[in-house]
Parts: sequence; C-alpha cells; structure tokens
Amino acid sequence: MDLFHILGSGARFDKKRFNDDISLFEPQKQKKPVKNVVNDRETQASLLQEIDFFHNSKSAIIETLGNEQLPNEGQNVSDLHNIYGFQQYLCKNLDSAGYKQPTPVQMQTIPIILHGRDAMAMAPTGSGKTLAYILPILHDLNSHKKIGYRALIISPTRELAKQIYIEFKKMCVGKKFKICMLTKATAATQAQDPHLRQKFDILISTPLRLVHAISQDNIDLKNVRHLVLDEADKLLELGFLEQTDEIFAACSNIKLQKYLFSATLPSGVESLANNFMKDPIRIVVGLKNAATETIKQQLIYVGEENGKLTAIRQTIQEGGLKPPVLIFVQSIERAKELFHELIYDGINVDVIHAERTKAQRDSIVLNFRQGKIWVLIATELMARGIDFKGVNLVINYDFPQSIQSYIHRIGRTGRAGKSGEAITYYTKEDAPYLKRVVVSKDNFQNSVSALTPRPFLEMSK
Ligand SMILES: Nc1ncnc2c1ncn2[C@@H]1O[C@H](COP(=O)(O)OP(=O)(O)OP(=O)(O)O)[C@@H](O)[C@H]1O
Repeated sequence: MDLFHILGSGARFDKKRFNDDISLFEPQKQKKPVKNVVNDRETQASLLQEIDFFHNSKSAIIETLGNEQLPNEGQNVSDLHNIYGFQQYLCKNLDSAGYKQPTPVQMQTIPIILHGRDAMAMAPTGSGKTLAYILPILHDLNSHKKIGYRALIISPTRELAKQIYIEFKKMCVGKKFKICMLTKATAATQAQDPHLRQKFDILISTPLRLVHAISQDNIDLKNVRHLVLDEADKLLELGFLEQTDEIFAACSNIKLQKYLFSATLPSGVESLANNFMKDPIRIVVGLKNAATETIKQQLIYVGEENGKLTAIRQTIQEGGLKPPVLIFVQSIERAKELFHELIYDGINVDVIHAERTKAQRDSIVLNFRQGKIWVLIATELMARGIDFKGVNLVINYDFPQSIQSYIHRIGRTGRAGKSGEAITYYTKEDAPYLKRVVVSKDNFQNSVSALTPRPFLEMSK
C-alpha cells in the first residue's frame, strides 16, 4: 500500500470504500513491503511515474515519519520528464503569479483529473482549490478551438464566478483561450449570434443564469468535457439542486468528467453526489468539515443582543480592530442596521448584500481589496470562496446557522498559509448551538506548510 500512501500525501482517502480505486493505482506487485524507509530510492523508482505527477513521494514519507525534513536532492528542473508536461505558458503564468509550489489539494487533484477521473475534493478554505481545477483543465484543453464550450465552471454567486474568471485569465496569458463569464449581456449577445458560441472554450456561470440560457436554447453544452461545481455542497442544496440537475442534463458529452470542490461536503451531499458521478475519487485534505488551522478562533459571550454592539465598540476603542476586517451578519436588515451604527461611530465601513446593485457590489469588492474600505459588513453572500488576501479579522456578529457557514465565513481570513483571527459573538439564545461550531484544532492534520511539494517549474517538459 506504499504507493497509495505516497499518492495520498496531504490527503486522506477512504481506503475501505474506494478499494477498487486503490487497486487501479497498483498495476504491479511491490517487490516487498517498505516500512517507513525514507531514502529507499528503489521504492521511489518503482512508483508509477504517471501517477506520481508532482513527485510527491518525499512529502508522503515525511508524513509517515512525522514531518521530518529531507534535503531537496534529486529535484532537477531539466531532468524531469513527465508524460503530462505542462506547457511553458502555464509555468510562466504560475511563476508570474508567485505560485512556486502546488498546495496539497493541487498535488492530489491535478493527476486525478488528468487521468480522466471524476473527483470530489474537500480541502480547507484558502488552500488553493481554484487552481487545482484550473491547471488540469487548461492543460487538457491544450489550445483554443472553435467548437464551443469545453469546460464549464459553476459557482453559487456572481462574485465568486468573477473571481474564478480573473484567475483563469491570469493563467491563460500567452494562449488564445476564450473565456466567457455568463452575464445578462454576454448571454444576450450569444442569443443573437449562435456563431459566437463556438468562439469560446470555457464558460463560468451561476446556476440561474445558465439554466435560463439553456431553457432559451441560447447555449450549447454538448462539447463540455470538464464540469466543475465550485462550492459543490451549496450547489447541491435544495434551492440550487434543481438548477444543477438541469445543467448536468445539458452536458451530454459521454466523455464528461465532473469535479466537486468545497471546504465542506456533508456526508448526505457526498452520497447524493455519488449518484451522478462516475467512480469518483475522493480527496480529503486536512480534517473533513473543519476550519483552517491558521485561524485563531475566539468565541465571545455577549449576554444579550445589544451586548454585540458594546463588544465591537470596546474592541475598536482598545485598538483591536486591525483592518481589513470582515463582519458577518445574518440578514440584509441586520447588515443595514449595523452599517448605520458603525458609520455613526466614524469608522471607514461599507456594507455588501444582495440588495446592492451589481455595480455597487463590484466597486465595494474592489475597494475592500485595495484597502480603501477598512471594515466590510456582509451577509452570507460573501461567505464562500471570496479570496480577500489580507483580511486580518473576521467577526461573526450574528452566530452562523451551521458548521458549514462558520467554516466558510471564518475562512475569509487565514488564507494560503497566512494567519488570521476570527471572533464569534454569542448570546444566551445561541448557547445551545455552540457545539455545532466548536471544532477541535488539535484534530487538524496535514496543514499546507507540513508538506514539501515539488516546485511548479518542474512540471514543464
Ligand atoms: N500553489 C500556490 N502557491 C501559493 N499561493 C497559492 C497557490 N495556489 C493558490 N494560491 C493562493 O491561495 C489563495 C486561496 O486560493 P483559493 O481561493 O483557490 O482557495 P480555496 O481553497 O478555493 O478557498 P475557499 O474554500 O475559501 O474557496 C489565493 O489567494 C491563491 O492565489
């Protein structure tokens, strides 16, 4: 089972359940079982070259031995030959973006997708799941073709869809790929000119917008080979499920591969997903359905409802509100109320929710990213996927309704290995629900920094 262990670095596979999958990765019998031998070169050489895509073997063995450090010997850019061979433009773009090494979820997911398998990937917030599908998709698409959409990414919110679009664009520099983010305007132009639809390679959309286009016969998804559900558990919840189902139905290509990504995939959702996925490989990085370990979490008892405002004002007076700060509330009304309180206190604050216009939302997101807004009050709209790089503090002003909501909300800080802080206020009424969100940090395994992956540069031909 050593090969599978090596494959599984940074991830946890349900070996019992996916025994068949495991055997797929074992085309030949190991000569002899290897017991935690770090420098057994013979063992490493016997790895299936095509699966050991990132040459992860070291990090896996490090894991076995308790994170012991190994020298980086043998890692040579020029001598690495890999049957996938990422194109130079990808490596260049990764380098320009400052991405030197793949994160664990990227290490695990990329080879699985490139091997033509469906995948369900669960990895902490801010662990790089977006790139974990962007890279193999771009690699597989190879170059621009005029045959219509070949990859489709579904996101629950327009804000996240836009962020994914920007990340794709960043990775496509130097290639002629055409990417479309479906909006009212882009849908209308494609409705008017069917030839235009052939022009694009990749489509990114929210479910509702796409289902509308499908129902109007304005979009053709028959050539889609890669379908990603980003924030998959959200997209498979009641309310989105019907739309997601219609999208699946429209993707009729028999070679379609499906991928689910989220920091949280409750077991009910997983069972549901198993019904429509083809032999999916399940990837779990870290502890399933748990918060990221780089976030310092605090629960603060505020007694009554009005204790929250007192608590936040006290934190401000004590200079404990280091911007940028994101504050989550439960409803649009609550967001508006808190905004008026904080603006009255002279704080550089703004508020984002579904009642603000698209233009306002775009400009708020941009201003918050650029540091022009210090404190942003948000509803659940901003809880998932949004990557604000430097958020120092997340405050759950209103207690989250589920563990999933808690994980995603606080996951807006402590991203990409950075540290962050999360404060959750709770009142007497919230006390019975506390257990839902209190997750033992000690149980968390395989943090991003615990692994020593191969540099991206070594993926090129
Ligand atoms: N290999 C890498 N090296 C360094 N930074 C990376 C790498 N891959 C991604 N990142 C950065 O990590 C951050 C988080 O990535 P991403 O938004 O994909 O996380 P996520 O896992 O999708 O989080 P969430 O669950 O909140 O959606 C981004 O700022 C991204 O630019």
